[in-house]
Amino acid sequence: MQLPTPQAAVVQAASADEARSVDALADATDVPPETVTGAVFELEEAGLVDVTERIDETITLTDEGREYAADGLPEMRLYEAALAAGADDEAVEMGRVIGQSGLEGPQVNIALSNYARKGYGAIDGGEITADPDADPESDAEASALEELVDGESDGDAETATDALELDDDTLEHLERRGLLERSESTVREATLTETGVTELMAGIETAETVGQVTPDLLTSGDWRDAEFTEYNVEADAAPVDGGSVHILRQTAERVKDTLVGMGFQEMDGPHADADFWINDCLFMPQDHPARTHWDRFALEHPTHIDHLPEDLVERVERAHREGVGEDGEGYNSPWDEDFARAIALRGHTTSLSARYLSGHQIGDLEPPQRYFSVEKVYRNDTLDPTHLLEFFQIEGWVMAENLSVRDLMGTFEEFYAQFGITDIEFKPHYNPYTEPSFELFGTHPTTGEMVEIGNSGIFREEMLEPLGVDCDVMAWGLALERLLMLMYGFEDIRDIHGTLCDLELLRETEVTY
Ligand SMILES: N[C@@H](Cc1ccccc1)C(=O)O
Repeated sequence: MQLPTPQAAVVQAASADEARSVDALADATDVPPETVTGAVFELEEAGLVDVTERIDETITLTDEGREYAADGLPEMRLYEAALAAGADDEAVEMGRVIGQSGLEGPQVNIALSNYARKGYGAIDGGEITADPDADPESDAEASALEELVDGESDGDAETATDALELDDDTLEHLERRGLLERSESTVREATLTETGVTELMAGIETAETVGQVTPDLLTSGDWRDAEFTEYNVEADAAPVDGGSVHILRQTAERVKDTLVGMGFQEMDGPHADADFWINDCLFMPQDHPARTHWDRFALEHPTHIDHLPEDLVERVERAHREGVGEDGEGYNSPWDEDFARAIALRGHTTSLSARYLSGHQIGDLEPPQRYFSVEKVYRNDTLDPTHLLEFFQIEGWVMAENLSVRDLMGTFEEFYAQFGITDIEFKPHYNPYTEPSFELFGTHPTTGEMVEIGNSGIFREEMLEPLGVDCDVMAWGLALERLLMLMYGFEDIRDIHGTLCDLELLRETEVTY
């Protein structure tokens, strides 16, 4: 019998007494597993082998899981420290027990959140008690980790679930804690049929089949006599992760489209700018805490901007010193042009709004006008699940006669509704440049917590008059990353940015319009 090369190799490697898996056959024949799968199906069709399928679950420990298997689960370490401190006798101050446990950073929270759940004791009002009857020896999660590590030291980084006697509940807890990963795969096994054995005895010859049409085949005309390999669309193949646009970038584009659809035009301007545009034009006093080196990233080269419009500098200075209007009051604090000329990375894109409103960027603007930008801003914040050193701000403003807070709120409701967010809440706030001012909040879809998503208000006279604007301007700065959190439900901004990002989330999140 004649068979294509891979099929011939598989028949020869298969056995009539023992089912052999695709992987085993691939090892034995040196043919890639996906080709073996194809060959196995074709042989099944020809009646030479029987194929069985089963789903295998495998478990892999994560680095964190391996660490706890070695050092003990954080809650057990907390329990031991609590016992040592006498917490089985009377409640002990928690800080002391944590200090003695040697737990650090996120492990402290992990320990606290599992301690009571597992009955090691109670935590109340900053004090901890330990249940003297709790038995760390019988901690199912700890024994499961140990068993998994033992499985690994037998030489395999993965452990087939059925090789272990672990209950599903425990595995689920460990999975939820990110200490192990479970994955399923289909295992196909082939056994030679009687026909297979007969054909094998009679002798198998290999028939050359052509897997790919080449220019040579076409020009020579050999394609006419060639036997082509059949496609097998059911064969397992290695997953291919194609490149794709980052969900943050995709959402930025979507926000821009949405705002353009609402009649806005896009602003553009420098990332590193004079403090004059970032702060002074916004009636931010020069001694405002946000203007110290604690909060801003100053530029070393060049340190100062060359050109500021003289007449505008004069008007802004006057507003800072004396205020605006008859009852106006300024800050009565020093105002220094050199300080205003210093360059920093912008902490908000309201610097662009100042440039555009002043007429300096694209000339004087007559109402009505609507402008926006979706651009990076930079702040010297402490990194945490909702803060990074840089993020995208959705800046926007509307210039018109007689604007009110209703216009502002209505605009947000219209904007966020296009992203499926319909429960925006407003909280009174303070900005030196807006009056009234409002912070915006949305509800996180999985934790249910309120998340701050933006800041807004109506620009005050002290800002607008020096810029030469004599009608109303309502404005806002919204965080693109926070919008993303509400849309996709991730809880840590670092899942989508930077070295800790969650590749799976980035690959699999579908952005829909
Ligand atoms: N600049 C503000 C946002 C804002 C812009 C315009 C008006 C009001 C608020 C911020 O970064 O938080």
